[in-house]
Formats: sequence, structure tokens, C-alpha cells
Amino acid sequence: MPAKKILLLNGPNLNLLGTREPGIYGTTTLADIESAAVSQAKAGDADLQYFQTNHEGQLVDRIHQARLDGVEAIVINPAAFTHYSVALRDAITGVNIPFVEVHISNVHAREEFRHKSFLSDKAEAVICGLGTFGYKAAIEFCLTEIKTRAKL
Ligand SMILES: O=C(O)[C@]1(O)C=C(c2cccc(Sc3ccccc3)c2)[C@@H](O)[C@H](O)C1
Repeated sequence: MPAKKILLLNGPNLNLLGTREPGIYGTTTLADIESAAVSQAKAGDADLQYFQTNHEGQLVDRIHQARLDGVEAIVINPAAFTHYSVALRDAITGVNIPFVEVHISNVHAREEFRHKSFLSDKAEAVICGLGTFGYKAAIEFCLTEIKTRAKL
């Protein structure tokens, strides 16, 4: 049975996690999140790859590659791209891979412009305000969804 494949994507500025604005984004670094995600996926018999970029086109290209790689689920924190990127919406809906949208902060309790997402209506689930635990919850959800689909 081929291993289940999950892709973890993080958008712009998330490479700075843990270094600034700990009151909003906590002190956990992106490397910590990625390492924990790999371990969590492995425990669920899945392979998890991760990618972070500050460039919209690179994120679009990585999503295209996910289709070619046979990725079965995507966990994505689009960061600022959430609020304006039609290109990202078109890419992630175009590859037809189920995805979970994660935000560390509760975007609905922040500035008005952060309340709009160009992805949420297409997501299997949206998790926000749980801090970095949101990534763990999203990965657990994906593991369960992949197993459920495999039984159909
Ligand atoms: O809460 C999130 O995870 C979010 O997706 C993440 C965001 C985010 C991600 C990284 C950095 C920053 S702002 C920042 C810049 C430099 C250092 C620390 C924070 C915002 C926001 O753009 C989004 O509106 C919300």
C-alpha cells in the first residue's frame, strides 16, 4: 500500500515565526512546526513534505507539483496571500486536492482586511486562533480523511 502523502505549505513571512510578534504568533519556529508535522504524519503512516515561500508564484508552482507527486491532502497557511490571491485560489482548486486552511491567529478578531479569505469557501476545513496547534489539528484531520477515502 503506497504511503499517504500530505503537503504542508506556509506563505509569506512565516519563516519569521518565533522571532517576532510572539504575542500573536507565539514562540514556536517554523522549523519546529515542520519537524513536528513530519513526526505526526509518520505516526499516521503518511509521508509529509513541507514548503515555505515568500513568493506567490513559487507557492502556485509547488501546488502544481503536488498534483504530479500524488499528494492526497494539503495543509496550507497562506498568510497574507489568504486575503487577496486569486492565483492561489485558482491553483489549489485547479489541482483538485482537498486542503485545510490554517491560521495561527484568530483572523476574525483582527483587522477587517484579514476577515476575507480567497480560499476558505473551497477548503475542507478552516482552523484559526488555535495557535500552532492548528497545524496538528489539520494534519490529524487529513490523516483521518485520507483513511476514510481509501475505504470508499
Ligand atoms: O494567523 C495566521 O497564521 C496568518 O495566516 C498569518 C499571517 C502572518 C504570517 C507571518 C507574518 C505575519 S506579520 C509578521 C511579520 C514579521 C514578523 C512577525 C510577524 C503575518 C497573516 O498575514 C494572516 O493574516 C494570518
